[in-house]
Formats: sequence, C-alpha cells, structure tokens
Amino acid sequence: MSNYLVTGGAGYVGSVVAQHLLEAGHAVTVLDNLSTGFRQAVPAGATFIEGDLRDAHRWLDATYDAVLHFAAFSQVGESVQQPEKYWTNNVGGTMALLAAMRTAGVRRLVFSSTAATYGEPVNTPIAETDPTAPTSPYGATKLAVDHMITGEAAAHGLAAVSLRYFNVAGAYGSHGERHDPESHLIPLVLQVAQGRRDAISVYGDDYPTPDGTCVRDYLHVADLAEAHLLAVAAARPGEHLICNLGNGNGFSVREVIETVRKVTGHPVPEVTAARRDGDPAVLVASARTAIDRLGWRPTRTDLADIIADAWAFARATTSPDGPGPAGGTSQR
Ligand SMILES: NC(=O)c1ccc[n+]([C@@H]2O[C@H](COP(=O)([O-])OP(=O)(O)OC[C@H]3O[C@@H](n4cnc5c(N)ncnc54)[C@H](O)[C@@H]3O)[C@@H](O)[C@H]2O)c1
Ligand SMILES: O=c1ccn([C@@H]2O[C@H](COP(=O)(O)OP(=O)(O)O[C@H]3O[C@H](CO)[C@H](O)[C@H](O)[C@H]3O)[C@@H](O)[C@H]2O)c(=O)[nH]1
Repeated sequence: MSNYLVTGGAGYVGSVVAQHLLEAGHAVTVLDNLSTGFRQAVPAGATFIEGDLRDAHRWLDATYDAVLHFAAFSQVGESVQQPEKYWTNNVGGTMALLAAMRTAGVRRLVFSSTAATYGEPVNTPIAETDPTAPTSPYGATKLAVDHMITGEAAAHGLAAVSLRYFNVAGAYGSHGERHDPESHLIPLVLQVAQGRRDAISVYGDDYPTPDGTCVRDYLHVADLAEAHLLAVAAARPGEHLICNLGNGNGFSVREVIETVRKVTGHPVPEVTAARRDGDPAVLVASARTAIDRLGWRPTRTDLADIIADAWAFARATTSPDGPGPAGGTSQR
C-alpha cells in the first residue's frame, strides 16, 4: 500500500483516479480548492483537504510516496480571454508544488498534460516526438509545466511521468464529467438528449474530414485512470517520461451525435455553426509509448460504451436525488 496526494481530486479525472487508487488498496489525500470541482466528487475513503495548490507546502510531508497532479484550469477558450489566470494557476501552482515536493523529499510525480501541447498536428496519429506548438495559452501553460518537470527530473532526481490526454469521456460509477459551464462535446450532446438544451451546435462542417466535422480520439476515463496507476509505478528517478493517451481511433462530431441518438433513444437536433477558433481538424493519438513503457492496454474503446457510461452518469446527476452526499473525510 502506498500513500498518495491527489491534487484536483474533486474534479472529473482526479476523482476517477482517486477512486481507482482507493480500490487498489492505497491511501489517498485529495487537495482541491473547489474552484471548478465539487465536494461530492471526492471519493468516500479519501481524506479531503480544501486548500490551494500554491499552499501545498502546508500539507506535503515525507509520508507521501507520490503526487498525482490534476489541479489546473483547463478551458481552452477562457485561456485565450484570460491568459494570466492560466499562467498563475497552472504554472505558478505547479512551481509551488514542485518546491514543496523537493522540501518534503517526495520524489515521484504523475502530471496531467494534454494533446493541446501539440497545437495543429503535423502527423496523424500524433507521437510524443512530434513538434509542440500550442495554439492556446492553456496548451502553452501545460507545455511549460512539462518543461519544468523535465528540468526537475534532470537536476533533482524527480521520477516523473506526464500523460498527454486526448479527449477524455465516459464515467466511472458515480464519478463523471461536471464542468460548469460545460464546453465538451459529449456532455453537451447528452444535455440535448435530456431536453436540457434545444440543439447541439456543430462547430464547422467544412473541415477536410470524411463528413466535414472535426475528428477526435475519445478515451474512456477508466482506461485513463488505469494508465495513472501504471505510470506512478513505472516512474524512474531522474527521468521524465511523456506518454500520449488515446485509443488511436478518430470519431467525427457527427458520429458522436449519431451514437448519442442510438444509445439514448432520444432525438438530438443539431445546427451547423461557425468553426471554433483553434480547433484542429483531426486529433488522434499514437499511444505506442504508453503501451510499450507502461504496459497500458485501453479496453473500453467502443464509442457507444463510452457514451453509455456518460449517459448513465448524466441521468443520475440530474435526477431528483442529485449527485449524492459529500465523499471523503475532511481534514481539519
Ligand atoms: N477533461 C479532459 O478532457 C482533459 C484533457 C486533457 C487534459 N486534462 C487535464 O486533466 C486535469 C483534470 O481535468 P478535469 O477535466 O478533471 O478538470 P476539472 O476542472 O474537473 O478538475 C480540476 C480540479 O482542480 C481543482 N483546482 C484547480 N486549481 C486548483 C488550485 N490552484 N488548487 C487546488 N485545486 C485546484 C479544481 O477545483 C478541480 O476540482 C487538468 O489538469 C486538465 O488540464 C483534461
Ligand atoms: O458544442 C460543441 C462542442 C464541441 N464541438 C466540437 O467537438 C469536438 C470536441 O470538442 P471538445 O470541446 O469536447 O474537446 P476538444 O477537442 O476541444 O478538447 C480536448 O482536446 C484538447 C486538445 O486540443 C484539450 O486536451 C482539451 O482539454 C480536451 O478537452 C471539437 O471539434 C469541437 O469543435 C462542437 O462541435 N460543438
């Protein structure tokens, strides 16, 4: 059994990973300031600290074996409007975390990086050796943190893995996607199926793709969680390993909408809208490094299954019973 600090564990991905760590028998403390996360999302069995990443030194001590670091702002559009908010939180926060880890002697880290570090791809599928040219401040902050971690590993012996997620989707039991405002395609289409929105806007149907809409690589959040457990075990002192995480299959926006219609049995009206700034036509991962170095094997690759899990979560969280009581045990 190991003892893990999970920053951002009241958010979508962090809560699913924290739940997986608990199920594997580990001790988990969640550090989250609830800026975009929810107290109810912290899994039962975790210790919860409501606090800011930038104060990580107040809680980090040598009893932790590793940090899994999810806490960040992650809306591409907002980052274009308010870049300073992203640099302060994502880069400033991680700088404080790395300093606190160094002081406490915690020498193992898994970091949530993103496909947004690549920007407009030059190859499909995208490999980690491809150029990184982010097209948003969000992507730039995540790339800056990746560089910071590379330096920390080389200079101070940190054992680190950055996982570059492509499009995370689906849910794991009572843990799922709850962004406010929601900007991600699958939860938005499900809101239309639920009658909570009139129609889904398709952002551009004149891309150079088979049906003219953007193609993305949708990865089940539980497969993503399993990669984190493998990564924390595989990290080697002095090395910063960077792995893309995706299924290697692309689905268009229209294919996603059609699959939601089939899975839910509800009509989903769509309207064609203008392209969204900064959207590449196709983003598909080569996860070769994760497969070879981590021994990772995604198993929930069927889009209908991913959407069915997200649908079950969407219905549960909007039921009159709500998302359930607060999980975890508060510290202090
Ligand atoms: N969801 C995706 O599709 C996706 C794709 C690529 C990368 N990522 C990355 O994965 C991570 C998790 O994403 P998510 O979708 O779960 O987002 P989320 O907003 O649901 O979770 C982020 C959590 O971090 C917390 N947080 C933010 N700043 C903090 C701070 N300074 N101190 C303490 N807590 C803070 C928030 O309250 C929230 O609970 C992020 O780093 C994101 O950039 C997500
Ligand atoms: O209402 C909507 C919402 C989205 N889309 C389209 O659906 C696709 C997927 O959009 P999402 O917002 O769900 O996801 P992104 O591909 O923009 O973003 C994902 O990939 C990024 C990398 O570019 C980052 O990693 C980010 O964190 C991650 O969520 C895009 O083509 C987008 O234009 C629509 O057509 N209508």
